[in-house]
Amino acid sequence: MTQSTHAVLQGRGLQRAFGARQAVADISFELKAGEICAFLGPNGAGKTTLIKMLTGLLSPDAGEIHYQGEAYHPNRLALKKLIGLVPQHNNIDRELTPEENLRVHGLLYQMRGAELAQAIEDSLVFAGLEEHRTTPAEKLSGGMKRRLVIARALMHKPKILFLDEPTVGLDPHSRRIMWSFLGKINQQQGCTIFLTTHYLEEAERLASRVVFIERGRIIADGSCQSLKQALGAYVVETGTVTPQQEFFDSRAQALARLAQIEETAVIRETSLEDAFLQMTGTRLVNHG
Ligand SMILES: Nc1ncnc2c1ncn2[C@@H]1O[C@H](COP(=O)(O)OP(=O)(O)OP(=O)(O)O)[C@@H](O)[C@H]1O
Repeated sequence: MTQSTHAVLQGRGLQRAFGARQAVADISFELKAGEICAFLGPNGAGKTTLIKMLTGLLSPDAGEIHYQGEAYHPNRLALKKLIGLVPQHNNIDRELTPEENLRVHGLLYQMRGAELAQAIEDSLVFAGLEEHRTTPAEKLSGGMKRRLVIARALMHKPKILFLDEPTVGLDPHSRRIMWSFLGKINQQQGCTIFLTTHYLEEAERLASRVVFIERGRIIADGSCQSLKQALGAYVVETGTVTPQQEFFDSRAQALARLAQIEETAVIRETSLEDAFLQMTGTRLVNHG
């Protein structure tokens, strides 16, 4: 496989079925160093299956995965160290304290002595959990648990952080805090971020690149801006029960069209939801 400049990850022809259900049908893509890339798709689109294959938790039926040009194998520690994973559900040991959870992770990544002690300390500070270092994890708030899982994933200094639905279950305020936390990880630590979400706002606020995924296939890939502008920057919408949409490159064009319409109509800027709807014929279902 030829490696493009700065690609930290390449997936080619990835497929995975569960019985007759083709969860990932055929996915090829590259991730460049420093990107924050959001895979956006409805429930069942194949996002978790894809992330599990990329992080070695699930074998693909077909396809290749390369990290920095090398074929991925989950048993090779040097490659495993490139990756940090934040799964959909907080998989911390609830009976252990944050300090103990971090220690177990460090030991699994062969950290020892002063290096391990420092990494635990840095992770507790990073997650804002110094004062809760000896609190059993089950007593932490949802946001604290999420931060602990993220700090643990970053403890061995990975080059890419994978997050599967990072803010599911968090209230809107904690979700915003999480977005700025992730932005900081990307900016200050130079960590490339791959996340899955079905929150449009999450993709818009956080991601430099958005990939639409539906039925195990990529159907669009670009910046939020480019995905929206492919349709036109403005939309004129008529009808309330089944809204009809027309797209225009400029506000002036949209206003001119509005003037011709006799029924009730609204004009607004094109959203990422519009782009998804136009490309797939389905709406993304947001939970919360
Ligand atoms: N272990 C499994 N056994 C059987 N079917 C599975 C398994 N894992 C996933 N699937 C099926 O594969 C399809 C894709 O699931 P996946 O979890 O990858 O989607 P997703 O986009 O992450 O959805 P969600 O947003 O609901 O997590 C779904 O139809 C799902 O039911």
